[in-house]
Amino acid sequence: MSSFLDSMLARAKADKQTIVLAEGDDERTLAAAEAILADDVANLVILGDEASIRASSYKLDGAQIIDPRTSELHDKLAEAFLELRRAKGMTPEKADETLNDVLYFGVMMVKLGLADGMVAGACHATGDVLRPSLQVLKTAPGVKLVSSFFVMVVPDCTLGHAGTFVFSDCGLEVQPDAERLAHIAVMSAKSFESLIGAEPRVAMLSHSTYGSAKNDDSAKVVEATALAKELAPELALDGELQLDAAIIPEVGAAKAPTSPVAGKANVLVFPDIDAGNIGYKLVQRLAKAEAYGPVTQGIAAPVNDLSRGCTADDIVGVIAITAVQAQAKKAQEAR
Ligand SMILES: CC(C)(COP(=O)(O)OP(=O)(O)OC[C@H]1O[C@@H](n2cnc3c(N)ncnc32)[C@H](O)[C@@H]1OP(=O)(O)O)[C@@H](O)C(=O)NCCC(=O)NCCS
Ligand SMILES: CC(=O)OP(=O)(O)O
Repeated sequence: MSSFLDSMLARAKADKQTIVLAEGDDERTLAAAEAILADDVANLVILGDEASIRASSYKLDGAQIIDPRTSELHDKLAEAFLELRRAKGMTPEKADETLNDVLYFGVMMVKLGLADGMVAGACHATGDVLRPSLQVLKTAPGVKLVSSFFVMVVPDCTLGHAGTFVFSDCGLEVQPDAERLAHIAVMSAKSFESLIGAEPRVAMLSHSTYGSAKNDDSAKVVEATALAKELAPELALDGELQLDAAIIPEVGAAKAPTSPVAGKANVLVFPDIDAGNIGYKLVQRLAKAEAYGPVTQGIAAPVNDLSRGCTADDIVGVIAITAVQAQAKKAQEAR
């Protein structure tokens, strides 16, 4: 187990949160639930067909198992959902039907304070997982844009933060313009600090370093870098940088000798979702990195996604991260 995962599990256990696992019909989710319950990491609500979940071979003692179609909570959640979405054309009939969906049911549990966060995505596509939370929970106070990141833990690696990186946005914002990319960078630095507990060093990635190529794509990253510096002048953030200049000290020194970040970046901001999604999967599959996410940043309460290619261990990690984000939200609200 990586020290990152160890740390997430220990932090989650220290103040147990209630997390909804919306995909109780998925084997890996049930295996992860068993591990979380055995280690006393979080309280769990598991959604799905109650009879088949109870008939599974996994030990799920202590978890609440709820079938949205038959739950006594169904009508209450549907009414609250109708009120939230009435102005968007929601009708009582559609709300009633929508709350049969495990993803909407789970998000509404979080909205009404019946749970602290939700994890899904092992068998649903990202858009389907995140749309309900964006519609219902909305952005956190003071936040303009929800985006997502992966925590990548690369084995036997001294780069980044001893092999640990935040990669963003690999999952949500499809073609961010310069302004959105700047927000993603600043939010990702905060996420790095809060989860990894070290100083973020943010690289705005491109196919160009300090003007080595000049075109619309590199210009977008140059503009995003300037905007991010305006938004958070205290941050160690720089761009535009190629990947090698961002993380390899000798290359950084050669290509961007004056950069405060080159050669030692630990937060990698990709210019769009193609680069980010392909990039994280390359590192996960070829370097055998642990990949936790897509974790969201900026939603009013934590709802996190998974890749459909995830393992039960990946789900354990994302559940622990969700619990840590829920703790942070409560701490923020108490201030
Ligand atoms: C997440 C995603 C589904 C949202 O977009 P969408 O389905 O087109 O939905 P809409 O644009 O109708 O937005 C739905 C709601 O979310 C809100 N929203 C969308 N993106 C948002 C963002 N980045 N931050 C905050 N709110 C957002 C909208 O304002 C809207 O709210 P409303 O319904 O109350 O008006 C879309 O960005 C997406 O598909 N992203 C890529 C996911 C993906 O395929 N990833 C690859 C694999 S990881
Ligand atoms: C994050 C991601 O790429 O998700 P999926 O593999 O489910 O498309």
